[in-house]
Amino acid sequence: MIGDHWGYGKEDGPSAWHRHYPVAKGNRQSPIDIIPNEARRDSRLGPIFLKYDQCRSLNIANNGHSVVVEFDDSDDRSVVLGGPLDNPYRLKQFHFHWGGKGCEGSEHTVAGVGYASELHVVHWNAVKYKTYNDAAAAPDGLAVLGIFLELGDDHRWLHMITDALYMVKFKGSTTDFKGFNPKCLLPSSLHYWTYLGSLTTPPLHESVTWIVLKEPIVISEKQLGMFRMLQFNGEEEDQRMRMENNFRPPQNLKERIVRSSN
Ligand SMILES: NS(=O)(=O)c1ccc(C(=O)N2CCc3cc(O)c(O)cc3[C@@H]2c2ccccc2)cc1
Ligand SMILES: [Zn+2]
Repeated sequence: MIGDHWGYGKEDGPSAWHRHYPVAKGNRQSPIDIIPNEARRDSRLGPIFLKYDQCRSLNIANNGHSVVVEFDDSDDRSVVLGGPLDNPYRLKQFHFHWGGKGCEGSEHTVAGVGYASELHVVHWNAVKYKTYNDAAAAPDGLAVLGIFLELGDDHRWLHMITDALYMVKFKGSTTDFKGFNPKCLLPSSLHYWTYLGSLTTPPLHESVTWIVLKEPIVISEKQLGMFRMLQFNGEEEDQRMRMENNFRPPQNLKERIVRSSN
């Protein structure tokens, strides 16, 4: 948003967000720590389907919080459906959260353990809401697919994104990014945990049905290191701040349960 006054530093980071965004202390905040053997297996939970074959990526941008790839969401050409969702949700964007060198950087954790990074694929309920912004503020407005990234070998397709990062080094920069299909970033299994939560950045709207995949994808330390050449600051700002540790820590589960696909 224009003039965002929040970040991930000591003064403006997650522990301070509640001052401008009181919902930060709400009853369905994200991320959370997922405890697998406390998740409820639910036979009513079917598989999710990702219909991305007709997706049209538009651009890649640095919004001062993460690097975001946006998609043409003017029709239902690419949607997620099934699982906990009552209707199709339209693909809008994907972005990442990551740590500093050798540190964890995912937002969700699994039995207290974090991953190096986490990919969020954001979809919105265009059946019920007219615009993304309306959906992003509604309790059943968004469906975000969370995919863990763990360190290992090079990811064979991630170079298509890391090769473009030098073009969006500074906050507010954006560049064309056509022909990218996020299907190439999915793990082999679509087994998932699901729960009702929120945006993990301000405005922290409690509008997200989270679908977190159990199987991580693998990227190399070299590839992850390229995300860290991005900067939180704009080109004209003299204070240079490397973009890293842009993750919110796990929040209180409160009265929620996490369900597990079969
Ligand atoms: N991590 S996450 O929960 O998957 C998530 C999802 C959506 C959004 C999102 O689309 N936002 C919130 C932050 C933001 C920051 C900007 O600079 C911006 O231009 C847009 C957004 C949007 C947004 C802003 C206001 C209302 C709804 C969404 C952010 C994070
Ligand atoms: Zn995110």
